Amino acid sequence: MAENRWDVIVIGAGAVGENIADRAVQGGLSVVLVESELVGGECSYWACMPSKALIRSGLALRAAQRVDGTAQAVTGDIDVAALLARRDSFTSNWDDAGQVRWVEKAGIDLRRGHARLDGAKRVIVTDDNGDVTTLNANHAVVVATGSDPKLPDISGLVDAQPWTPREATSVKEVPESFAIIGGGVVGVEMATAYLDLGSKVTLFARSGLLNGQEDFAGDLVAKALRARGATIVTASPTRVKRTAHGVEIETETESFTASEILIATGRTARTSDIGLDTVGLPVGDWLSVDDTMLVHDTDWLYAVGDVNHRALLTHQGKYQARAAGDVIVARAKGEPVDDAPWGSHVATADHGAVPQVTFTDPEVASVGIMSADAQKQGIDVQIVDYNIGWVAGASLQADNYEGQARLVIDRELQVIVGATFVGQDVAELLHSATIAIVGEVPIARLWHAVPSYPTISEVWLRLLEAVGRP
Ligand SMILES: Cc1cc2nc3c(=O)[nH]c(=O)nc-3n(C[C@H](O)[C@H](O)[C@H](O)COP(=O)(O)OP(=O)(O)OC[C@H]3O[C@@H](n4cnc5c(N)ncnc54)[C@H](O)[C@@H]3O)c2cc1C
Ligand SMILES: NC(=O)c1ccc[n+]([C@@H]2O[C@H](COP(=O)([O-])OP(=O)(O)OC[C@H]3O[C@@H](n4cnc5c(N)ncnc54)[C@H](O)[C@@H]3O)[C@@H](O)[C@H]2O)c1
Repeated sequence: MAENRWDVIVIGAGAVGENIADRAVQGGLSVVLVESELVGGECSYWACMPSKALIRSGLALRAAQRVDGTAQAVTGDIDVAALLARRDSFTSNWDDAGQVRWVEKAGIDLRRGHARLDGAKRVIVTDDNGDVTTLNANHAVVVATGSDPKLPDISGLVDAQPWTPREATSVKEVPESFAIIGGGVVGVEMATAYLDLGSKVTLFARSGLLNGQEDFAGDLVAKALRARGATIVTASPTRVKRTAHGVEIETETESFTASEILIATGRTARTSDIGLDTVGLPVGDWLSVDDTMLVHDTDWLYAVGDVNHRALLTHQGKYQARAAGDVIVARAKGEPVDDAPWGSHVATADHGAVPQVTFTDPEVASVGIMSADAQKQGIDVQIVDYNIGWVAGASLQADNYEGQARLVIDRELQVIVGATFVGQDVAELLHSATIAIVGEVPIARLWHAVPSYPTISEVWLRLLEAVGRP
């Protein structure tokens, strides 16, 4: 059995599992990483990378069309075949050989197969041939198994064989018409992409778009999607039926048809078949963890990334992975653990400083606490808005630039707790706000952070002017 013992076993080789394994190896521990599908996980093959590749061509085209001079030069439509080929290159044609090479080079052992816990610090792996191997961990087992799409309870939906984000991001034959259930991040990003691919898009968003963001974000994205021809229905389907021609979709008051239908109604924990019952934990739930990613009431089981439901984003999962990988090393070696807020072994930013870019047109870039949530949390906030279109740099970036920015400021502490930018090319602006929030930079000091002229970043100066100089 000696060869089946490692210091750490990581279940799931998505972006998160890969990063934990890497940190633990760099800290001098032996690590085995177990993967049942493709090394690289959802983000590489069916989520972030292919979805952003599907969206990028349209953003670039419209950016050119919004500048007099290039608008006259760029007169053709998107080349869908070339766009899909570019998307394929980002997924390496769904081949993980490159990522496997990285894992090997990083000194991580890799096992293919489906892993299940089998009591404390033990994991059994069943490979595609049905062969079973037992793995033992000296110090820790990490669950980094991610999440699955959540199917809403709609009559006929399962039988109608809806697409999940996997089919939508790996599309080869573009449907003539495309219905999407869910007005969250996946829904609006896929609506943006499928309009570019040439589909007629109908989006079912029962409570508007991008709930949880500032209201103006969903409003501006809805306005842009409608202007490009999308139909947005503020109701949920009550019945879906597959027919010879596609799908029929009914709400309480209307009927629609589409060639295909996508479910984009959130995620569920991928924990229903990983042996949680063998360690006394409920099956199928998100795994609840402390700030070092240790599962409550255990001293050896960690849960990192989507599966702990702290922030379902690749960058935030990788941030958790850096903290968890390092704390596993520290605990294994009996070294001090730095688990005070903002210490190197905790993911403090998960609580109030999570950045997210929604890659629509306009982009939505937000970080921290939104104004409605701040008020619910009892923080006395000042809310400051500015029209990004009035910034010189923005008007140079695109003719008739439309966009909006908001800062949420803690009046008592005089620091920013939330920021949202909506508009073309605002994604790269977001990190400035993340730094201001994480660094708790006082408003008075921010006046000394001078944005270059003429850039969109000058919106910072305009927002500070609206706050007033202390
Ligand atoms: C359409 C879409 C677009 C997205 N775009 C973005 C984006 O632009 N930016 C962003 O930050 N986030 C984005 N996300 C979210 C992002 O994809 C996830 O947050 C991220 O993939 C989570 O990483 P993870 O490693 O926790 O899980 P995963 O990437 O799901 O990896 C888990 C891995 O574990 C494996 N596994 C599961 N169970 C077992 C088992 N029992 N045994 C062995 N292996 C197992 C799986 O096969 C998988 O490879 C998007 C999500 C979707 C659906
Ligand atoms: N750019 C990015 O960072 C990015 C892109 C895509 C996905 N993601 C992540 O992936 C996760 C999943 O995204 P998602 O869009 O599936 O989930 P989500 O939680 O963002 O949105 C789901 C939406 O579906 C709606 N909904 C639920 N049931 C419904 C029903 N029966 N009828 C109509 N609407 C219904 C909800 O009200 C909600 O608005 C998110 O947490 C997101 O952070 C991130």
